[in-house]
Amino acid sequence: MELKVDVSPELSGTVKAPPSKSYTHRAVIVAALADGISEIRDPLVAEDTLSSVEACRAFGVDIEGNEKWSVTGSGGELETPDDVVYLGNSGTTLRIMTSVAGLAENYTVLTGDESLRTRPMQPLLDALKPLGVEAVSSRMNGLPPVIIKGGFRGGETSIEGSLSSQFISSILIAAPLSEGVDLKVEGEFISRPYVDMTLDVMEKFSVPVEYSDGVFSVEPSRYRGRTYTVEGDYSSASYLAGAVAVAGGEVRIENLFRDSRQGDRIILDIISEMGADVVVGDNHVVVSSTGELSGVQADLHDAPDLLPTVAVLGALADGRTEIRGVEHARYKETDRIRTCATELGKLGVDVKELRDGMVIEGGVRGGVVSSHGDHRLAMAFTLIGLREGITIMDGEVFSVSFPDFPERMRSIGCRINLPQH
Ligand SMILES: O=C(O)C1=C[C@@H](OP(=O)(O)O)[C@@H](O)[C@H](O)C1
Ligand SMILES: C=C(OP(=O)(O)O)C(=O)O
Repeated sequence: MELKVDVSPELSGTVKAPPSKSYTHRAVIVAALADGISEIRDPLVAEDTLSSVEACRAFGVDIEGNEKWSVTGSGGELETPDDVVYLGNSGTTLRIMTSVAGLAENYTVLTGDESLRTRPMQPLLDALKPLGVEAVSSRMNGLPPVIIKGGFRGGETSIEGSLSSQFISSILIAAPLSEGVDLKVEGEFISRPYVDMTLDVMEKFSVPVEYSDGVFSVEPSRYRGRTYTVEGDYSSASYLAGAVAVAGGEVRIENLFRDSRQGDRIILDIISEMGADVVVGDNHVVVSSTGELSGVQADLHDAPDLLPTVAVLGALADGRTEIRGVEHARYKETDRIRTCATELGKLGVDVKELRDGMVIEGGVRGGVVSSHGDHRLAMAFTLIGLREGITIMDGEVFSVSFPDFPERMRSIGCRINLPQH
């Protein structure tokens, strides 16, 4: 299905940010490892998070409900899945469940869609070995499918921090159910806010994590089940806030918390620097704009998922936008530096690819682009449509992380087509 967006008038109204994908993953997986029953309130119900639900069920965990999830914790007693576990498009599920699989007996096979089977895994597989987990890439190329043999006893290990923070989150989440782990992060530590979110959820489920001199330390401990409410998603909100910045008007976005640990909350600083007005409340923001934006310099090393949004905003701004520090955006659903540059080029944008980012001269026309099957490209490129009109082929992939994206965009005045159910 294609997404079509026509030139839209100034936006207005109130819209709720969907629940955080990253927090939903963490809450349901930690609850699955906990003692007792947990209730996950306002979880994100999307393809990626349902991959985490199904993965936990594959290990014998009972999870019930739709709008809220009741999770009967395993206490770490996990069954060996009776089949290969398919994780769809979810890199977060793949990484975190690789260490969780080490807590089960026997062998687990994790796989996913064509995109997921390009996501690098070898640093995590190597880091698990000293902890007692034998894990291999089935094609011996460092990519999924991966095969994990239980035996996560714990100990000391180290991991390269420059490729993905999910490797760190993965080992930390499983660590309390072992004899304890000391995990040293080597080199540049990118996407660090996601590890902060991991520690946040672990602590909310009663497991403390110490950090000192680049080493995370987790003692043997038990997660305790609880009621947990998922906060709003700043990555998804970047499309809502960006739409106002581009089309002009004023919109109140609810369910965004001032004290959030999400790294993608910097989208508010970026659009403000570009010329929008942002007023931050305790649990909402109000974005207003004339629609006139100026180029900006953005270091996205801690917020890689903002690359498509900021790249598109740069194309719609006056002057130059320079995005740096985000080479790891090349290892997502697509090589987002390459795919964003390619599609912006199709719309006449002067864009220069860099190893770790891109330089964009403002100026863009409407036209037809491809999402490359990447949900964040599909959603980010709709912002061009608000000003110039656009057709996004394979646009339905927004359902990976934001199933009612068209409806929420339409509710504030975006002239976006609704999927034909
Ligand atoms: O841990 C998480 O929830 C995520 C971590 C980030 O990946 P990297 O740590 O690989 O940058 C981000 O791109 C992804 O959307 C979600
Ligand atoms: C890369 C992303 O998620 P994941 O790593 O879970 O596939 C994303 O949501 O942009």
